[in-house]
Amino acid sequence: MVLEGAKNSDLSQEAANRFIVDNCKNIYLAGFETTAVSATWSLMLLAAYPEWQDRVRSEALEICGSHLPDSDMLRKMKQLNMVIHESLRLYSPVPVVSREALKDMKFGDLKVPEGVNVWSLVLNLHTDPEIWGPDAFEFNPERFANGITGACKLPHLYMPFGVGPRVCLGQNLAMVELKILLSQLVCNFSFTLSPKYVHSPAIRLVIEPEFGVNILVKKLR
Ligand code: HEM
Repeated sequence: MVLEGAKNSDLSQEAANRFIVDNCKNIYLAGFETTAVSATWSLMLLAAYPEWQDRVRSEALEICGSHLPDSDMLRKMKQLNMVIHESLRLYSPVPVVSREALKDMKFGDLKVPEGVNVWSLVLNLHTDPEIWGPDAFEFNPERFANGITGACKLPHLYMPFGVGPRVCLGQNLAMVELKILLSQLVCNFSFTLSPKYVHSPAIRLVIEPEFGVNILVKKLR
């Protein structure tokens, strides 16, 4: 599709090459790496918090039985939804959302000149005790029991998928992928953190575990 798009365009050879490379980067980073690293952090948290792993497993087994989940089943997985949201809050794969001012702007007393990039530090917004309460740095999926609005004072500041007209195009797909993967894993295996695991979130293009996540896996059925 990308190649066809480039071929059927009026772009110069150089611009067409850039178009192809940019799209490949976009698909790899936006569509793959973000979801993969979210799955990794969610698994780490489920392994570290066995009571939540049990809750998610019981829910998935009750809803799916021995079937693969369909869209109705995925919608009913509330505990898993809460765990994924809490994981995206604490380990938001994209640490910064930025916007460039295309003209001089004014927000209250704050002047933003044309050309300036404004960075929203997602991690800081997601862990500010004034917004999330005194347990802001703790893993507590229960805070999402009544959705995002029930979880914090200013719901628009929860932005793992960005915000506004350029919000993540793949957010629903990502949630579906994460729910299918995690529900199937917990139904079939149990997880504990290996003593070899070293907790070291590293801020790179996405927030990733610097030394990987070592997990001990036991087959359940
Ligand atoms: C957990 C997984 C994901 C996370 C955390 C994530 C996060 C983000 C963030 C923060 C942005 C920037 C939004 C903004 O600037 O306001 C974004 C944009 C984007 N994402 Fe995702 N994303 C995920 C999965 C996906 C998937 C699976 C796809 C496609 C299959 C995708 C496609 C895109 C695209 C195309 C954009 C650019 C949208 C635009 O500029 O109009 N993302 N994503």
